[in-house]
Amino acid sequence: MNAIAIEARGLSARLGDTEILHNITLALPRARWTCIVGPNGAGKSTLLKALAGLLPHSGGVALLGRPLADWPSRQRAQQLAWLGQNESSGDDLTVWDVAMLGRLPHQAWLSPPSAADHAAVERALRATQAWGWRARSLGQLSGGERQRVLLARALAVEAQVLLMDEPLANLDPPHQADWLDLVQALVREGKTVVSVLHEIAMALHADELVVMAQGRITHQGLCAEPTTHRALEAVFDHRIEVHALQGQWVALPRITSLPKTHHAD
Ligand SMILES: Nc1ncnc2c1ncn2[C@@H]1O[C@H](COP(=O)(O)OP(=O)(O)OP(=O)(O)O)[C@@H](O)[C@H]1O
Repeated sequence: MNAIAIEARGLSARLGDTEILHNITLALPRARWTCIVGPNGAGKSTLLKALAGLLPHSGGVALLGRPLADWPSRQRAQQLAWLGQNESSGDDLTVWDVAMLGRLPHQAWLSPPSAADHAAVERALRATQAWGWRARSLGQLSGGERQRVLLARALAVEAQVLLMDEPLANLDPPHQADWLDLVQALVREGKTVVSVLHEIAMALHADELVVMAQGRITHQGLCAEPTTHRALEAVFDHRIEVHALQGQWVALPRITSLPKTHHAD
């Protein structure tokens, strides 16, 4: 089995007249969670879209050892699930129907959903605790509730590789922790997760970090490695510091003039 889920070689991509990604080469390991981090405008979302084949690019991208362009589109959609940033999805659709959209790559043209499709949608809605809303329309949900339904849609695909752009947007801390548990369970099942995250402390729970700045990768490494922590601090202009706390890594903002009353001691 190929140990690499997604590989990019000499990947460049433009938005309008501007080249945003410059000659990126990287290999994302299979059955691992990799997090892409970096400052605003670094090109993280653009990279994720290019890896998903959603953006024209030069250079090569391979999914599970096979060039993206060589995949029949339906098979590719079965293997690669996508959760985008600020996605619009029909507000009039019910939560159930939105999650069922994730099953489209598995359904024959115009044929009704199978028992397997129903089971996958139920599993996904239960996993994101959205099952109780299945009869409500998407437009009636709050931002965080909506995000959990869109996550369920991505999970319902039951793909080998999941790409998620800011999946924690609008989620409260308990649901962020649930998302973490969910991703770790997916990885234990052998699935590959690649996410763009702004929440650095959450990102440090991943297996590997890809650190980006100005359309390039400045570092790729294990989350537990000191070199990864230093790369992270550097890319954010040393305005954060990574520390170990109770068996986790945390990223604290570096504030030079902390008022005395705010000191924990
Ligand atoms: N249509 C466009 N034409 C030209 N440049 C664009 C276009 N859309 C986005 N950009 C620029 O591309 C760069 C990369 O954007 P991208 O969304 O990939 O960054 P990001 O790292 O995901 O940022 P953020 O953390 O703010 O979400 C940014 O500098 C952005 O201004």
